Amino acid sequence: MSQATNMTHQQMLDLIQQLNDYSYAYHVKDDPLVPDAVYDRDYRQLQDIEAEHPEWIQEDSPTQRVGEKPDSGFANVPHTVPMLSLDNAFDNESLSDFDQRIRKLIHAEQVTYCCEPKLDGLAISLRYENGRLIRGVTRGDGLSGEDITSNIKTIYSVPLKLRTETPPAVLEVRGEIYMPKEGFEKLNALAAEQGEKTFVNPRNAAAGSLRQLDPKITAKRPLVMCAYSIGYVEEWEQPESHYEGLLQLSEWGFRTNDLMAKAEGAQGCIDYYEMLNEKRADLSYDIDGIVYKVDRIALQNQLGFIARAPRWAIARKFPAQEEMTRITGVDFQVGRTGAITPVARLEPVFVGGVTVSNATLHNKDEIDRLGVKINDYVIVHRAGDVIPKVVQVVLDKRPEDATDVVFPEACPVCGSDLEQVEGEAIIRCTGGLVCGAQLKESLKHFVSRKAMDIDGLGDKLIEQLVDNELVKTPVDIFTLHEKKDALLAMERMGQKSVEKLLASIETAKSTQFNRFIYALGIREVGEATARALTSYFTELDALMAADQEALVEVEDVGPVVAQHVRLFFEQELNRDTILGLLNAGVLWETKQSVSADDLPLSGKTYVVTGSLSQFSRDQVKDKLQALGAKVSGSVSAKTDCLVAGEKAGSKLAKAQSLNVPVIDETGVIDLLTQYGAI
Ligand SMILES: NC(=O)c1ccc[n+]([C@@H]2O[C@H](COP(=O)([O-])OP(=O)(O)OC[C@H]3O[C@@H](n4cnc5c(N)ncnc54)[C@H](O)[C@@H]3O)[C@@H](O)[C@H]2O)c1
Ligand SMILES: [Zn+2]
Repeated sequence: MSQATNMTHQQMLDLIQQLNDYSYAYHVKDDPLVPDAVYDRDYRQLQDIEAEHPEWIQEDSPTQRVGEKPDSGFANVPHTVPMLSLDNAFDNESLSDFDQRIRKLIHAEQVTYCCEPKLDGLAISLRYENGRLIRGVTRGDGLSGEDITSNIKTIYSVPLKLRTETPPAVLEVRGEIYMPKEGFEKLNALAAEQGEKTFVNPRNAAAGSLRQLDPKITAKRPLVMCAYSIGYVEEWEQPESHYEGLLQLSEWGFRTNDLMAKAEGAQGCIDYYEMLNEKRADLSYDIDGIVYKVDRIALQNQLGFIARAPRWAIARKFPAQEEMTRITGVDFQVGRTGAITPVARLEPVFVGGVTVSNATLHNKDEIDRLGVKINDYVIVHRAGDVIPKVVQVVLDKRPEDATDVVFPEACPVCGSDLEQVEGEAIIRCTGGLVCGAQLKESLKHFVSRKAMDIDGLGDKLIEQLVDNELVKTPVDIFTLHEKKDALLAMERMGQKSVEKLLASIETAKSTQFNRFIYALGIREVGEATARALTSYFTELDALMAADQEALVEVEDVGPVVAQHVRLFFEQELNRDTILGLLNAGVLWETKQSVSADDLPLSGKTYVVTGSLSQFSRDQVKDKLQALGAKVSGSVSAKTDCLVAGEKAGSKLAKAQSLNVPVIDETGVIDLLTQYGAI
């Protein structure tokens, strides 16, 4: 592995210092400074220079030991058999080298290996005497570790007693304690919610949880223990192969990994790697590689150990899912619904198998929580096909020219004001009607059946019109008749379909006030709220001028919806567009402003369900409302009457159970006729 490193002695000493600092933060503080990939690279560099200059090897070099001595409040316990580290292979070539080395040493043509996923947690040794768990110890520095028995006992997959009548006198089981991905996400979500520090990855979360001085906290953490070898046994005949040893552990009640398998030679190992690499993203737990072990115990004993690792095993690492890089800037993207997402621009970095140059920062709260600044070094995480995200700032490496991330005050696409609802993390553009980023979505809504109801103007056509720049705002729809040639030039648009489209646009100009308000796509203003607003403010001017106080007077309009409405009408561009629509000929009949209390159905709440044959449900709702009724979407004890058409389902059942009067289509037509609404 060695290559010319051109490193001076002093540079090597600095590298050792650096690695020891990383190692201390990782092993003792459970709070790594840099991603493993960075540590591993520096570590290999040190190995290279030590190979070049064996006379320079220091006693405190990380290559000379396993981990760090713990510094916490747990008692220190020596291991009966040292808990070693593993040599690493980062490609097929070094794996083949490993296999060749083994074959040469034991003079064999082919070797059988036991392949196991390398679980990304932390190593533990469990001691059983006469079948009972008496102690659980962390790996520590390999020679001794921390006694964390009371914490271990809170983990359900750790047997407190072996499932056998004839246990070995003494058994030391080695395994990994890890946190499955789902539990990790939940734990982090909770921590973020409470404004606490989150864990960078499941490994850290597991380490932090396990070394809690209060076992009650450990008990609340979703930890799993998986056994991967027999470390030491007394008065028991060892099985002949490692694989059989795992089966024995499983029989005694330990969890073992169900993906472990035997493989023949280097090729078998490589095939297993390909198989597991495919599965990696879908596993419910993190793995950072594969451990290959010579399967026959007799051969293991013959091969023995070197420095800090067994000669008969090797860890083949997967490409790192976490890497360190620098943030060069932050872009603010506007989504289809107006949500503003900060995206970090990165110095390109190879992570999770691809080169990444952007990573999401989610929202403003996340920026604050991470405390990230431009020019900072950050840890980027990418697993499977998931969008890369920034998970941590490497504060230790913060440069002097780091500058704060400034969230924009206006939408970067359309310039409208931004809005953040209290209690929500998302910040949104309020220019729904005019914002280029939201244009396609808002147009689709604008023309939909319950809004402006423009027949023949489907989603596909909207996309085409926007892509061809024929429509840039909703107003442009009503001037399409001036662009007939351009329409005809579009794909799948013949003379006939263009004529038809223009006709239905013309028809749609005559609309209703509530449909118009609904069509504007104001946040959280659905059909029912649009109706409520327009029957309260019967004039557009009045609605546009209404302040918060006036708006909350409207039935079912709370402070949040009122804020959305007010902010929407405050935007100059939105106001211009509304004016443009009116100038283009959009109109509706203004209803006589009568005091709502004077109408025949005032104070009554109706629900309409099922299918009607003579009128659409919307038409019936309109007419009921015109008579002063409130139309609600769901049946409750407060409902005065349910209009049930054919095939009415759960609403009918509910009305019957609550003794709410029910009328059918004929009944509602009679009612509407009686009050002159038909
Ligand atoms: N980010 C940092 O700053 C930093 C600092 C120090 C160390 N590290 C990381 O720590 C690791 C170094 O630790 P190491 O030297 O113990 O090597 P290792 O973690 O790569 O391999 C040994 C460990 O593998 C685990 N393991 C999982 N499944 C296993 C199985 N089936 N059989 C046997 N062991 C299994 C055990 O916990 C064992 O102790 C590296 O991944 C390194 O990147 C990171
Ligand atoms: Zn915008």
